[in-house]
Amino acid sequence: MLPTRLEIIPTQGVIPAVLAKVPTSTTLTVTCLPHHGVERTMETAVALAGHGFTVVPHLAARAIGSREQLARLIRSAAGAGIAEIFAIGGDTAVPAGPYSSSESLMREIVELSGRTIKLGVAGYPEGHPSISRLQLMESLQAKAELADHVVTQMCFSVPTIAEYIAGLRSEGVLLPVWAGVAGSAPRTKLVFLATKIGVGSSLRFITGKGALGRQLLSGSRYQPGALIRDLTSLPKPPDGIHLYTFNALDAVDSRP
Ligand SMILES: NC(=O)C1=CN([C@@H]2O[C@H](COP(=O)(O)OP(=O)(O)OC[C@H]3O[C@@H](n4cnc5c(N)ncnc54)[C@H](O)[C@@H]3O)[C@@H](O)[C@H]2O)C=CC1
Ligand SMILES: Nc1nc(=O)c2c([nH]1)NC[C@@H]1CN(c3ccc(C(=O)N[C@@H](CCC(=O)O)C(=O)O)cc3)CN21
Repeated sequence: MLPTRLEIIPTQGVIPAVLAKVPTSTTLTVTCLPHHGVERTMETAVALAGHGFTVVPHLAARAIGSREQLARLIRSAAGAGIAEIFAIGGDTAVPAGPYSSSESLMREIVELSGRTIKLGVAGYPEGHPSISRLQLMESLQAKAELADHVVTQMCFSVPTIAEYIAGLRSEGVLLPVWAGVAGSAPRTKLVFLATKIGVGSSLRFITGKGALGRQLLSGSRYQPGALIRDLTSLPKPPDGIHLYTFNALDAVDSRP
């Protein structure tokens, strides 16, 4: 069985929900959305670390206002025993401060923390709506020396994920890859979110005529079990599963 991490959204009430439903042996990652800001992510991460979870806050480069703010965030993380951060560019249209991409954020984190903090970066098996594949690969190659692993954008296709991992290897990116998988969610919500975050091909995949599309349309709730099983059986499986829970923690099959 592949190691699994759960991504949660720092909404009101998420901490009691996690405490009630998720064992503390689980690694949680806390997303960072433009309308929430980075402070909320870090406060939630610090609180959960205080309850004994291993926590990975996401920091969105474009949402950080200043170097001082970043230094404070890093100090809070270190003070709570947080040893890893997921570095992402972020969906904020205009950068709030000096960091416009995850690479510049990572360079600063390394400078401020002296490489004591592990860093995760995003991977895009189906590309990105506004960044070319070449640019994504070049930026990933530039970040690889600072990163500890790649977490992929959610994807519903096993061959696409397998080809993506093989493609990284052939381009010299040897980092561990965690496959981003949507957790159990109402199909309508997944379609809405996939549109919002720009997972175009995945959206076609889950609404289209393929086997998985039919499977998704056949029930009102998507379940990731079959996808996870098939990823696990690949000749070269991903290093882990990153489950986007959408805070539907009741539906999470909590595995270590
Ligand atoms: N995969 C995930 O979990 C998440 C993805 N995102 C989205 O992914 C974007 C990229 O984030 P990272 O992978 O950290 O990339 P990044 O910040 O490392 O940027 C990759 C490359 O694309 C350029 N770039 C960034 N945003 C662009 C845009 N909107 N239009 C054109 N070029 C752009 C950068 O200058 C860089 O060369 C975010 O800005 C956001 O839209 C946001 C949150 C989570
Ligand atoms: N472009 C992009 N931005 C992201 O923030 C993002 C990605 N891609 N890819 C992977 C994950 C998945 N993400 C998300 C983003 C939003 C919800 C979500 O449920 N949004 C609710 C609002 C939540 C709230 O603010 O209370 C929604 O209804 O949009 C879930 C996962 C974050 N990540």
